[in-house]
Amino acid sequence: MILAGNWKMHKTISEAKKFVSLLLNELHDVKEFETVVCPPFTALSEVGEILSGRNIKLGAQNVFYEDQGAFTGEVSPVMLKEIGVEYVIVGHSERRRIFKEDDELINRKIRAVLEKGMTPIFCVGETLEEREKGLTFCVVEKQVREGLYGLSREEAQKVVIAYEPVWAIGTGKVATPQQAQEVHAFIRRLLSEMYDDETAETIRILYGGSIKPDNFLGLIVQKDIDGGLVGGASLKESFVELARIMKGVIS
Ligand SMILES: O=C[C@H](O)COP(=O)(O)O
Repeated sequence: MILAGNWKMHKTISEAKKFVSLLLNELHDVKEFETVVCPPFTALSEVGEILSGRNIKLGAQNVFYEDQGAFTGEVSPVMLKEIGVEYVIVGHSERRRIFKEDDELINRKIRAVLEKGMTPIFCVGETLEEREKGLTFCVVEKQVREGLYGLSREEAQKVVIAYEPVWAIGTGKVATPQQAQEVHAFIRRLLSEMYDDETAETIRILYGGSIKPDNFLGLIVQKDIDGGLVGGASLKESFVELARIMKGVIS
């Protein structure tokens, strides 16, 4: 199980350092699952130093696929690896929508992250319009197939998938546990078809979208939900509450 916090474009370096110290203090006893925080790029290195050797892992929110070169404004997998990044969010719906990232680009990023021995948190999910047109499975299938295109079963097993219905992100409109479980089970079946049952069982599938302490339990007890990718509620002490809820479910 994984509990990952995506801080998005929040927290200055000093705010990030202060908050991560609080998290380490509150969550020093959490060993049953992986806890990850993904600060903005400016704070990554300093937060990484504080987390070094501790039980909270460092994640980045984005990456480019080349190691170096004339790519103004981009950050490479080598640069992330050097500062201790272990997880990289790839294909978040905000990047797909605002920065026009497509499935092919996302696939290249996933490969680059794996090549450097880091774990991609690969996001998929449908918009409200697509859900209302009955296209959820079709959209998610395309994203999964194209995102994982060309990956061997061994590589695919290292990927973490995050199902984030776009209509639930930052809206306060969480998917019901049944809605989320239905799509997670669909992804699991798809992975089994693309690879095999063992690979489908090994790949962890997180839910993301308006997770809060009062709706988290119902989601993570679902058979195919292996944790959460949390936005807003990861910026404050509610992240500690989410970790406690997850600990309670596992132990
Ligand atoms: O990456 C996190 C997701 O976009 C969820 O964000 P949220 O928890 O603020 O809805």
